Amino acid sequence: MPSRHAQRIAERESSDLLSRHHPHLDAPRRRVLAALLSRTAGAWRLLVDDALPERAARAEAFLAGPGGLFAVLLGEHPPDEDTFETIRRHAEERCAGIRDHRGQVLTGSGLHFVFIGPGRSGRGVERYWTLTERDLPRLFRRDAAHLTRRHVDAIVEQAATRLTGYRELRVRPPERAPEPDGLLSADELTEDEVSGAQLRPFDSWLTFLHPQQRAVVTRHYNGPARISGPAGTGKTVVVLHRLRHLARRSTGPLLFTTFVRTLPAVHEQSFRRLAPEVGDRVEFVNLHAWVREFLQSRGVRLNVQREAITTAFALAWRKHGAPLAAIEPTEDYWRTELHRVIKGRGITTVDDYLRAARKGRALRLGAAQKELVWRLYEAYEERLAARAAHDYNDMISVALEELTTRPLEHGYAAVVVDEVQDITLTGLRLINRLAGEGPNRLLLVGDGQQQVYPGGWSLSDAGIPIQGRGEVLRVNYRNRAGVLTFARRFDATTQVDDLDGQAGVSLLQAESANPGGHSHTWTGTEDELAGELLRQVRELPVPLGQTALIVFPPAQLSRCTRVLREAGVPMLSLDRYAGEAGESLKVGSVHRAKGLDFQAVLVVEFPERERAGPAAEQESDELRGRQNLVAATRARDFLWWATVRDQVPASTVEG
Ligand SMILES: Nc1ncnc2c1ncn2[C@@H]1O[C@H](COP(=O)(O)OP(=O)(O)OP(=O)(O)O)[C@@H](O)[C@H]1O
Repeated sequence: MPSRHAQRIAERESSDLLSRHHPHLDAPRRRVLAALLSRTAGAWRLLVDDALPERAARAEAFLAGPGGLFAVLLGEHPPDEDTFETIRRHAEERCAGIRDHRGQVLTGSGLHFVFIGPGRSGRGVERYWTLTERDLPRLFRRDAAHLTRRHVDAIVEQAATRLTGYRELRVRPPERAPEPDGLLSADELTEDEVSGAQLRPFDSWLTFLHPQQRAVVTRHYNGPARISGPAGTGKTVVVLHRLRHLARRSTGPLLFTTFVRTLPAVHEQSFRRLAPEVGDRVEFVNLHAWVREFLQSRGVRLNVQREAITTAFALAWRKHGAPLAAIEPTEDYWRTELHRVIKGRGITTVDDYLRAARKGRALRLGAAQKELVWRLYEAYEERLAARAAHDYNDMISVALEELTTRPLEHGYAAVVVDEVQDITLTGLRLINRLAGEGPNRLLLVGDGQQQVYPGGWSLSDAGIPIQGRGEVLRVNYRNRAGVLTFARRFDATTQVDDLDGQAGVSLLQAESANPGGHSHTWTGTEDELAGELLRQVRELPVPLGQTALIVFPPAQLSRCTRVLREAGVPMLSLDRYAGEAGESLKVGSVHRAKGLDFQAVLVVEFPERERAGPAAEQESDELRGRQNLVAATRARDFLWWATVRDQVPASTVEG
């Protein structure tokens, strides 16, 4: 183990080695290179430009280690934009395509650029990192470690043959002697991380992607493009890489948005890990939050209150609900018709409604029945207007109008939409308008199989032509085989929609990349659940902070959290989760868990008590199947699925 003394020896050796290889190198660059070189006594490796001290429009060195691959630029001043472009092209072309032991490829967007100079740390031309000598330890941060020694060796061996004119310099590992105070040195901690990463190879996506994923990261699209594919196939991972790829080649802001309120914060954190230098260039915000801010900036004030919306519907239902209840007794079925079909599709006249196709709704409605629905809709709108209130659909349609009349002064270089399957048609139109026309400006990402809200559309309904720009990912990286096999039982879909009315790929057809994993089921009464849930939490095979509890239906969540709170289990609501593992169990509904993943997931299903008519029943069964699929595919290694029934308990183990 390297002691401080051994560390100093490594530094001295590094300095001597540099003097031998580059005797005329100026002192500032020598100091930085020596500091980097001393890390090669640990888990890092360094390739140095043989031509030094000559300056060329290419990186002075390439540094590879648990924290990734860095092209290192040195000097008094950061490179100007043109020089950086040349350096970037050289480095990306040489390094892109390096393979790891699993056949994954290193992407240009997985390569970090860092300028180390005397100035202040921060961003350069927002395309590379700028660090001072003092800040060098930031390159070696433990929480950035995601590559194993095997990955690092693969990188260096291949980079050495591709980077002609560079030579590997390395110092001896320092002698191993225990630290007197028992503390671990920075290098030891890094080694520690390496073994951690070996146990959990999931984060290697920060540097290595599947060849198919990599192709999508860099592909040039002449118009709007779409990525679809079953759960866990790395759609979001590809999007994050693509954002970095596009940010390096553009100026101005980029936008990542989604319908899910909690997802942007989590993905923002991943993006900052992937691309610290352009972290600020990309706005991560959910669609309604973006709209709220946009309307405010235009001086448009809308009064959106959940309570007013609920009351307006209740009053409208009281007046016009009876004839509809005779067709389908479930009030919620008609609420969905209003919000997702009529308002969600931006329908404002009865004639348009009579013509509307109503994709995704089980019940066929004739003209006379649609007239009844329209009366309900009009009454709802009147009640809202009487209170000068608006609903969430109004926010979107007012923003669309505003944007149509007066487009953004400084538009986005690119707009990416994740979990697009749950956005309403009007939301989609708004996003299309926001992105504007042009190559690589709009990317839509989703999976029809994971739709957790009712209703539907196809991209052509929103006037978004995808022809030839649709990508389908097929390799599932998230769920270990034992979990994936379990999740596939919810894949009842005979045909998956690729979001544009064509056949897509289902979870059953996905390839599994990770063996192992376990899933367990449990069935019992509510009385028995408390003890069993606690037992599962106490005997989890992974840390509590890496675990989520998902409860169906969401209204029953408090039944589980009460038991856990009384037992002193620390919990964090998924509403407030922003991607930090922490020490607490994450708890929430499937709507809050979608798009996320956890090492272990516990699911508790309570019986549905609401009575529904046959149409609502059919739709809610389908919807529930999709929600179950989403819940099960949140688990990487371990899944426990509990079904609460008034039955004698039974326990099985699968996977
Ligand atoms: N090339 C890769 N190498 C290693 N791990 C990967 C790779 N691609 C994805 N992963 C892992 O799979 C997980 C799932 O990826 P991601 O969230 O992008 O999938 P998704 O298709 O968006 O999933 P979902 O639709 O279920 O939300 C990531 O967190 C990552 O751990």
